[in-house]
Amino acid sequence: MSAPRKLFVTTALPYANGKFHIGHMMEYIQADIWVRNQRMNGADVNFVCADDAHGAAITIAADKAGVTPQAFVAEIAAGRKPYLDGYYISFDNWHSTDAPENHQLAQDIYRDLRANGLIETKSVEQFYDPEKGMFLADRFIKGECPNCHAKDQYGDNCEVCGAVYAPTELINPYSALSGAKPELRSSDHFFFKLSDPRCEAYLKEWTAAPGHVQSEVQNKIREWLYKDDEGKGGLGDWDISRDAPYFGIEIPDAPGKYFYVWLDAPVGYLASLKNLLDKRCIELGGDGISYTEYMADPDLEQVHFIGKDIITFHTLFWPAMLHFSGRKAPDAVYVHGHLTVSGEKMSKSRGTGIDPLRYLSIGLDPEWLRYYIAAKLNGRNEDIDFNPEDFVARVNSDLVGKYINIASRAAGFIGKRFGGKLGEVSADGDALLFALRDAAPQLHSLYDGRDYARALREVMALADKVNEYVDQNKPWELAKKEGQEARLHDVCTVCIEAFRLLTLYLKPVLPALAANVEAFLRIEPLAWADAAQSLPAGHAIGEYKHLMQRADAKMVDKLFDAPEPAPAAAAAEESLPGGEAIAPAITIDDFAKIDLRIAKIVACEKVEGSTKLLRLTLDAGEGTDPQGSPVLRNVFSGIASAYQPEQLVGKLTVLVANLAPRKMKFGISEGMVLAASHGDEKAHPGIHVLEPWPGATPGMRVR
Ligand SMILES: Nc1ncnc2c1ncn2[C@@H]1O[C@H](COP(=O)(O)OP(=O)(O)OP(=O)(O)O)[C@@H](O)[C@H]1O
Ligand SMILES: [Zn+2]
Repeated sequence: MSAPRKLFVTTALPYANGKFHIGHMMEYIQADIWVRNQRMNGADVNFVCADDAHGAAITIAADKAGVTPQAFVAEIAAGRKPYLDGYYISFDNWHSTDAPENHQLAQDIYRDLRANGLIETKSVEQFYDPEKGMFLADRFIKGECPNCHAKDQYGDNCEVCGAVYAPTELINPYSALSGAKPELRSSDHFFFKLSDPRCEAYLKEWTAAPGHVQSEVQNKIREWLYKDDEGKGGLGDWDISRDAPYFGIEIPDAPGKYFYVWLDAPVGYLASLKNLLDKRCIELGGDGISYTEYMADPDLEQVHFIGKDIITFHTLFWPAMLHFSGRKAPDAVYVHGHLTVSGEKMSKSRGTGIDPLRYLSIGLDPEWLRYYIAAKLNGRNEDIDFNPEDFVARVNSDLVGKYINIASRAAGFIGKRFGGKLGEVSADGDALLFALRDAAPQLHSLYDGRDYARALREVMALADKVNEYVDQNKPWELAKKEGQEARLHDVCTVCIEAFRLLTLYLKPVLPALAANVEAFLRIEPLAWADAAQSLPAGHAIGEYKHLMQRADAKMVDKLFDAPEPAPAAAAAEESLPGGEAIAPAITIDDFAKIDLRIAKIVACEKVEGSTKLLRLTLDAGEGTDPQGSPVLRNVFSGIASAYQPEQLVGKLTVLVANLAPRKMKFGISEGMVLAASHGDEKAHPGIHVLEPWPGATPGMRVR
């Protein structure tokens, strides 16, 4: 077995715009198994992650929710723990890319790149939303695909034909935020000069070095990195800046310019590590190791687990950023494919996929999922599928049928007949145990190579051998025969020792179960070195309690009967008008109860302390008060994300005039103005206030 290693391990930072789905759990489970395997071999591991907090998408989501981006991200972050604890993910630290360490590190890295001549400014023409007063990220520009002419495609690629283009190539582009026609404006952007020959040479070397990336990933990288026969292609410079307003990290010496979120996101790995080491230094006083010292250790290996969608950032931009700023580059970037559910791609907006917390609340065992996922992961960049029937069959046949069964068949006799003590093992049992022990180095290295599928196949093959031994020796028959006491003790001892070894081999995948087995066997936490010894004769084990339930298909079914939205409604969502079903029928009399009036917006202002609301002052033609001033209404409306106050002043709109006044935090709202929006605001942003055709005047009733 290899010497203990010193490892800094990360998973990709999840974007803090939503909760975890089961795909995230797959990545954490993959990395966690790897880390546990190393720890069981004596490795010194720091395993960290963080929320990826910055960028336009979070700003917009926060805006919609009516909170600051910081508050939005904090709420998402506060919800992470039940997932991580629930699936036994053994992170040492969870941090945020908006933390001070990350601001500092990102700015330092930038300064070092600049000093190394790798930062350049170029003027860039980009779409600007004149209504929102901001430059638009590609995903906030929509229009007709220049290739296949599909409507409503995003600014970077077409979901219909797959074409990739610049947003400026879209036909009839519009802002997805306000619907406005975007204008091309130019602005200075900062670029990381990846086209510099130094970068090209370094990345060719880094990506080709053994162990850095998987071979199938290397092939992908070649497409981006190498020029074609005509000298075209190759790496272009990378635009790393965004103009204010932007939720991110300020670029040093460039007021109003921020790092593009993908510049500071991977720096978050370092920030989370630094935060962890700093905290330890405080706890340990003088005995802690500083971040700088830790990173300077030539034996340290830096390992990133990521999904296939973020390869470029991690195998090109990130190593180059680190290397050319005089820092340590990653030693390995391990890419996994995506998890699908019953063959379907998961999507937050469509509500497919499995909610990991729901899985737990139904009472499904998190270690079933760990095992099932592990049994499908082979270390290559390939997608894997969660199939409910397969899941139940796999868990029941392997874990319960093959593995747990071994203990349940032997433990009772040890307890009842031999005072809980193990006995001597004879030659045939020894031979079996020898074969089991012999597998340890290979299993450790299969886990190290992330071929968990193969590791678990090997473990189950060993379990099969043990079960054959049990079936040949039939302890339940031995127990009934006169004079077979010693043989019964021997056979049951072999079973318990085999079970101990199998538990050790499954421990990276099943840590909680292993802890229960350790308590049952009354042994210290199992590590790889424990494969070499066996429990001595006379060792007393504890009482056997049921270790694992069988998976029940009916329980698993519950994962899929989503109460809201109903499955049929979810599937039909695409065809629903404006994203929601028409409400139940009402009579004309019901409608007549609602008094809608034309109102003029005479004043409009932002509401301090709210990013969501605008304060409207409306004239609904209600005459004058005794002092002779017009009767006006104060209405708060949640349209601040869509309009600047000055756009609304002087316009006519429709007011619900007989709505009971409502006391709000900022004052009393005396009515409501009408506006249109899609049922799924996340997927279809935009709020559109109603405006009557010319000729309508304040006070007119709408019917
Ligand atoms: N279905 C999936 N299976 C496995 N890993 C996934 C899946 N979806 C995302 N990931 C991985 O999760 C990590 C964090 O990604 P992120 O939080 O951006 O998730 P996302 O679902 O892709 O988010 P978004 O849809 O908002 O872009 C990445 O490594 C990504 O590859
Ligand atoms: Zn297209």
